[in-house]
Amino acid sequence: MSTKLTLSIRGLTKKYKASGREVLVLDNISFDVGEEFIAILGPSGCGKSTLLRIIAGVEKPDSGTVEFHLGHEPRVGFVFQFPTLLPWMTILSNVALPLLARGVGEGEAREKARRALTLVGLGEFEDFYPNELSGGMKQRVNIARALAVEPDFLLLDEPFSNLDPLTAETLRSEVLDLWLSSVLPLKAIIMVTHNVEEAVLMADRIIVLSPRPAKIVRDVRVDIKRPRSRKMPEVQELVDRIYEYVS
Ligand SMILES: Nc1ncnc2c1ncn2[C@@H]1O[C@H](COP(=O)(O)OP(=O)(O)OP(=O)(O)O)[C@@H](O)[C@H]1O
Repeated sequence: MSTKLTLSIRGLTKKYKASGREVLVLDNISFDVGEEFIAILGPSGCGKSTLLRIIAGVEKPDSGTVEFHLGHEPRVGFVFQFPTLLPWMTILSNVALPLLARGVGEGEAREKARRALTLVGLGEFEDFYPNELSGGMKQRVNIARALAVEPDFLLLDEPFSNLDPLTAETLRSEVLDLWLSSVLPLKAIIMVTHNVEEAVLMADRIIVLSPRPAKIVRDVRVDIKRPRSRKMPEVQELVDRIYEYVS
C-alpha cells in the first residue's frame, strides 16, 4: 500500500454545549492519511462521528486543521450512521441527487447514479422506492449514493452496525472488494466503528481512540495478508491486543 500523503489532520479540538455545560469531545487529534483504508475505533460516545463530520467539512472544529493534498478540490463521499433516503423518489433519483446538487447535468447524473447502483449490485432495482427495499439493500443504496460522486475519500460512519450479521458480512466483503479492485478512483477510506473484529478484518491501519474526550491512544498498522478471516491466528492475536487498548 502506497504511503503517499493524501490528508493531514492537525490538532483538532471540539467542544459542545449541552445543558448549559461545555463538553470536550475531541482533544487535540492529529494524524496523517496515506492511500489506505483506516478504521477509527473507539467506545460509544467518544467522538468518532464528530471527527468524521469534521473531516467531511460538515462540522467546524474549535481549533485545528484538515488539509487535503490532492492538488485539486477533493471529492468526499459520506455514508452517515443513520442515513435517510427520500421515500418519494426512486433509488436512482436518490443516488443522483448529490450529483445534481453539485451542478452535474441530469443525464450525466443519472448515468453516474446507474453505474454506482450497479457497483453495489442494485442495477436491476433503479426504479424501486426505498420502502420496497430490505435494510441491507437500503444500506447498499446509501453506499452507492456516496460512490456516485466518484469520491477521492470515502467516509463511513458505522456502516454495518444496523444490519443483521449475515447482511453485514456480505456488505463488508463487497466494500472491501470495491476498495481492492481499483474500479474507483478512491485514495482512502476512513471508517468509524466500535467493532474490533471488523476493523482488523478490513483496515490497513487502526486508530484507537480513548473514551470522551477522544484522544489517540494507539495507531496500529495491520500487516495481515488478504483475504483475512476470523480463524487466522494473526487476526485473533491482533483482535485480542486491540481489545486491551480499548478496555
Ligand atoms: N450537535 C451536538 N450537540 C451537543 N452534543 C453533541 C452533538 N453531537 C455530538 N454530541 C456529543 O458529543 C459526544 C460524541 O458524540 P459522537 O456522536 O461524535 O460520538 P461517537 O463516538 O460517534 O458515538 P457512537 O459510537 O455512540 O455513535 C457525545 O457525548 C454526544 O452527546
